[in-house]
Amino acid sequence: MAKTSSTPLTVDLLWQLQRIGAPSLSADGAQVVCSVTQPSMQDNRTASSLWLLSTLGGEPRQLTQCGDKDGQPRFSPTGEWIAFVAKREQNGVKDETPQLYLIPPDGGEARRAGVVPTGVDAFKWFPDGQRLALISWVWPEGRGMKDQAARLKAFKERKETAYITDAAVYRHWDDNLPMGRVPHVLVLEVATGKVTDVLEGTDYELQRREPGAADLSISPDGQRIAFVHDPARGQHPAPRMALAEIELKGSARKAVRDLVKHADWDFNAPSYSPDSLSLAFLASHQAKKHTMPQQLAVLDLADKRARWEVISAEWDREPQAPLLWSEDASALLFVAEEQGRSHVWRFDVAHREPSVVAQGGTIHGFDTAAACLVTLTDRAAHPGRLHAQGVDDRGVRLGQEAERIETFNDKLLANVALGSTEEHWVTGAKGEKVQVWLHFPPGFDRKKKYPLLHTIHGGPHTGPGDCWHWRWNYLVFAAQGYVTANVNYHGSSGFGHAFLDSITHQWGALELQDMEAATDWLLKKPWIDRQRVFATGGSYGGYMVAWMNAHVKPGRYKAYICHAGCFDWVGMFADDAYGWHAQELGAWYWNDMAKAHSQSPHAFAASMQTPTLVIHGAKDYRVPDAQGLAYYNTLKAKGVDAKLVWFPDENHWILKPRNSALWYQEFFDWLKRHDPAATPKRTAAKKPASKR
Ligand SMILES: CSCC[C@H](NC=O)C(=O)N[C@@H](CC(C)C)C(=O)N[C@@H](Cc1ccccc1)C(=O)O
Repeated sequence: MAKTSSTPLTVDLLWQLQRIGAPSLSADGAQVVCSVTQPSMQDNRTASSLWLLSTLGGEPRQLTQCGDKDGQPRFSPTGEWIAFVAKREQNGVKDETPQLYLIPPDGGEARRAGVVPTGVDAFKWFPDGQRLALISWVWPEGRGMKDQAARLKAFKERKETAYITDAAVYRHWDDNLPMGRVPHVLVLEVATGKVTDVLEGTDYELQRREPGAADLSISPDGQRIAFVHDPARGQHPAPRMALAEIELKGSARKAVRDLVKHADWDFNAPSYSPDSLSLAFLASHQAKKHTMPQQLAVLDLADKRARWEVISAEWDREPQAPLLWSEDASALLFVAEEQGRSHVWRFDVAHREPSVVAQGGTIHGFDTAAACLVTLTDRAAHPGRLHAQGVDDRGVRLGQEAERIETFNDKLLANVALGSTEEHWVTGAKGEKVQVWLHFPPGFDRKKKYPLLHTIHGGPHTGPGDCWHWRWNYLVFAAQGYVTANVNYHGSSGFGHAFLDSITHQWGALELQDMEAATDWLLKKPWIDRQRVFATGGSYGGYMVAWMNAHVKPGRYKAYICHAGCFDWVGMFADDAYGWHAQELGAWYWNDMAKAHSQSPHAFAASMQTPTLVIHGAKDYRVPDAQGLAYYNTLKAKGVDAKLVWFPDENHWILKPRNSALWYQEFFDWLKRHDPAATPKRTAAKKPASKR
């Protein structure tokens, strides 16, 4: 008899699932290490530990106990160690900042690799496995680690709390960047724990927005480190990055020099080829258009004139960092989006030809070594899973099927009745095809009627499709009985540059036509209840629902939910990405206020009548919470039914387990409250005394 799946996918269950981090392969390709995060609704926290998995069929082994956040594990090239970043306690000393730890893969205790007073953000192994290059935010005038430690102590003990800066880049996401400090490259020796700042005394600094491991590459001979640096040193709001190289003598700096720097271009993700002949990187021609995709580029290291060239100009897709070379240096491997999915691609350098090596769903991480490729892939139907497959030294996929190498969430999901997912296309703005992903409730019956729920993605330049979302889980929404639609409107990524760029300087217009085309198409389906249509969205998706509230005839959508939405493009100038607005909107607001207002929902507030739930986090520096509060206040002042859910301790995303559960609860309650089929007809919200 067939097994019956009866448990629905609930928020509670979603928060029991384990979240797998990016994999790192051992040099022999036999083992994978990754972090696994276990949330606890009870303790209202998440904890991560490291797991070792075999690509040859052995049992998984937990390597560290659930620390606070054991993350970014990487095998050393010699296989002796796994390095990771954590805040732990060792010999009675508790880390105040994240430090580098080393653990032998075959068991034993983790040990602190050395002391980096200002903490470790990210790192890379040197090929000899004897040193690590790491990123830390240091005082640029500091000299040596002792001095850095003293400065940190003095800073922590100061009685004043003001954040003072004269930089243009000083905030990112939910962080005030470390005051007075800049990101540098440091070298740590495994044998001695000695740490050297190899940019000390220079005015080079790494890029300031979350500098990470993909910003560094170490040459095969271990004598050079290429890195992404900001020539404007934090003084430009939309800087164009350059690449530079540190020449080393042992662990000390010999020299630093610019590698690729061009006023018109933005560069990142350097990667030395295994034969040391070239440096691959990503290049975006910003002077041509700020939306220009990152393209693959190669610098000929033997060429004294530092000649570089773009090699993927003919390919209308955008490679993402990191770039990994195939063993024979014939190709680059990377992830790129493709129409609502993302794959690992191989780009043949000589033939300039892309091909898919590992197919998504959505691939969130991969690694390759010794004829093995390991991927972390999710789909709408399941969270991240790890697979291993064979590749040859050119990075070409070998015939056999990719093999799953873990089963972390299988037991929990075994009896869950998941809904189903379908990819569709409708004719949207400009008569062009627009992708719509539909997620159906479990047991969906085409003879019945269902409410329609739009979940509008952010960006605008993202393009989610067949993916598992922890914060906006499509199948959790569908399990509540909604047909859930995710429209990859004009402006979305993964459909080519023209499509992504089509909304530039006219935000709102084409996206709305696409949303409406999708709604029109869905309303013709016999299984959609025309009276029960809702639209929700986060960030740019929140902007879209505010825009819809002003531009769509009231009554078509019964209610909106606006999470972290942009409401007013002038007020948005307080965000951490303000240098980007003029490029997208077409003008600085002080030069053309009408242009800014023509794309700003607040300028059309007079037309807003549809009930709206407004959600915002106070630590959101990407879309400051004043945006949500202004939208909520506007609706209240107009007498439009509105509710505010404001989190004092969350950022652009709601990440704490209990807050997330509350977020989903408020979300569903709001939809039910405005669902004609779920509640008796509500009387309209009372208007304020004066007509506004
Ligand atoms: C040069 S700053 C890049 C802005 C970024 N756009 C990506 O396409 C972004 O943060 N967009 C916001 C809205 C914007 C402030 C108007 C947004 O919609 N964020 C989305 C998408 C996203 C996802 C992951 C990382 C960054 C953005 C969101 O947070 O869900």
